[in-house]
Amino acid sequence: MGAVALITTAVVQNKPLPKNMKYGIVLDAGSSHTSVYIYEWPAEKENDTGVVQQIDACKVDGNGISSYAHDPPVAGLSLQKCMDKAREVIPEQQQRETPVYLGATAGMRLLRLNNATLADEVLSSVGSTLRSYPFEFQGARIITGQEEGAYGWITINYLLGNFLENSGWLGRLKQSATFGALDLGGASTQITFVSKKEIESQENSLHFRLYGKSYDVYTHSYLCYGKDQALRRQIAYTIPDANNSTILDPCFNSGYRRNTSTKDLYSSPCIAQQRISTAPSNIEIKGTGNYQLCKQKVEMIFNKTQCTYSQCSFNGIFQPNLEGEFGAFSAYYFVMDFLKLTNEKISLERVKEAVKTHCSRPWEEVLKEFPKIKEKYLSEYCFSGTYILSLLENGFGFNSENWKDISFLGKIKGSDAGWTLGYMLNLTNMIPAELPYSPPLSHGSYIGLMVFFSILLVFIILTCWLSLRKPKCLQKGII
Ligand SMILES: Nc1nc2c(ncn2[C@@H]2O[C@H](COP(=O)(O)OP(=O)(O)OP(=O)(O)O)[C@@H](O)[C@H]2O)c(=O)[nH]1
Repeated sequence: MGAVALITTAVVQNKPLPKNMKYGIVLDAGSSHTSVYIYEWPAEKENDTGVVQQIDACKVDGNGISSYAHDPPVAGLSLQKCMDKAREVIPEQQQRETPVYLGATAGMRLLRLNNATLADEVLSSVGSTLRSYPFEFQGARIITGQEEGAYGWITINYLLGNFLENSGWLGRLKQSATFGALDLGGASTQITFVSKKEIESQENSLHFRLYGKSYDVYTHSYLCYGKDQALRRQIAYTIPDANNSTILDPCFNSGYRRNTSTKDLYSSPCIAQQRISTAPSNIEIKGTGNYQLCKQKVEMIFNKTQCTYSQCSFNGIFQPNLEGEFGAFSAYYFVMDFLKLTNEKISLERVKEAVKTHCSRPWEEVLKEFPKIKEKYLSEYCFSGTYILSLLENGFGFNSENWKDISFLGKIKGSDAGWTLGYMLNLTNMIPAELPYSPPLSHGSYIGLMVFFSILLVFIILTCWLSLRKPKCLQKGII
């Protein structure tokens, strides 16, 4: 049984897996993008200790599949370029044996909240496209936030080799050394880590048995706290102050301008409580580039006032004390990498200074220095850096002391950090609950030892026989 099947909401696979799988494809249909990842199995599939590797990846042009809600058939068509690439990468004779999975994340969770029929139509459109390829299509579904957190945690610890390190007899005795997982998407964010403390809320508690060792894991997925939805909320807070449809926004560099339609802004369920009927239909955002003011606005989205447990992160969500090291990936990495802040030796104070400095730079200057970076990404690094700091510090409780425990991870041993690998490992039963039986000695060593001991035995018998005969000879000599 796949270990993550212990999650009550995990997929129950109804199709048997192909027998000679050597490759696997997972599509991550996120809120901002869809990406296709191609994985290759180690040569010996039965040898579960081998590491499955990402051999290729492709980003689908445009936005996530949920953005095709107005025209669901196009959602499937949008995948063609990357699926054609997968057909080129995977040898023809292996294609029929290659499973394809599509997991949709927070963008589709939001669409399902708004219009479940449209969400089904989008999934069925991607399903018919994926079925038209020679691979073994295993299904398209919206994964839960809990699964997204759990699979991200499994991916990074699998790639870092932590499960195997913990599985030996010494590893089983000591406290489990795993990395917690921090995943920042466009529409949701996940925090997942092993906790020694009791997990007071059932919905945040997961139990895994992997390679013979048990893990009690805390996880929570915050819908609407991905960086794109957080930015929308931050902008929506300012609309009541709009003057002649213009808002001054400290989270964009000074000199930056952007037009936004309020209909589009308000179309997200994340803004439900912030809608005002008197909002102008279009607004112009003018950046003022001020980190402190941006931080104040961003912090408005974290409600720290109510908590019915012994302790909470924000919005009344239970969170035990942070424990151990953490790997932060997806947008955490994109943003911190751009700001050159991924080095673990950089203190929290220096990170704040760097974000502050970036926010205060005029947009013209930023644009001139990075002409090749997509304007959407470039214009949002001030907001994103500020949001990441607020989420980690104000939201999850990181501080100057444990900041050094966070590693910002892009790829680990050539594979992207994210939920997709963990998802595939689970569905293909690549991580066993118990350690696969391996004889203490290989066949060759066993034969070698047997020969050695046989020779030793013959030698001992011969020596004894000779020493027993000796006195007689000597006796004869004396006589
Ligand atoms: N700077 C930068 N940002 C990126 C890049 N790719 C994606 N992003 C942004 O990073 C955020 C997270 O993107 P993804 O990792 O694709 O997350 P997602 O699949 O949209 O996330 P959810 O659906 O919320 O789970 C989004 O705001 C994207 O716009 C990139 O190459 N560079």
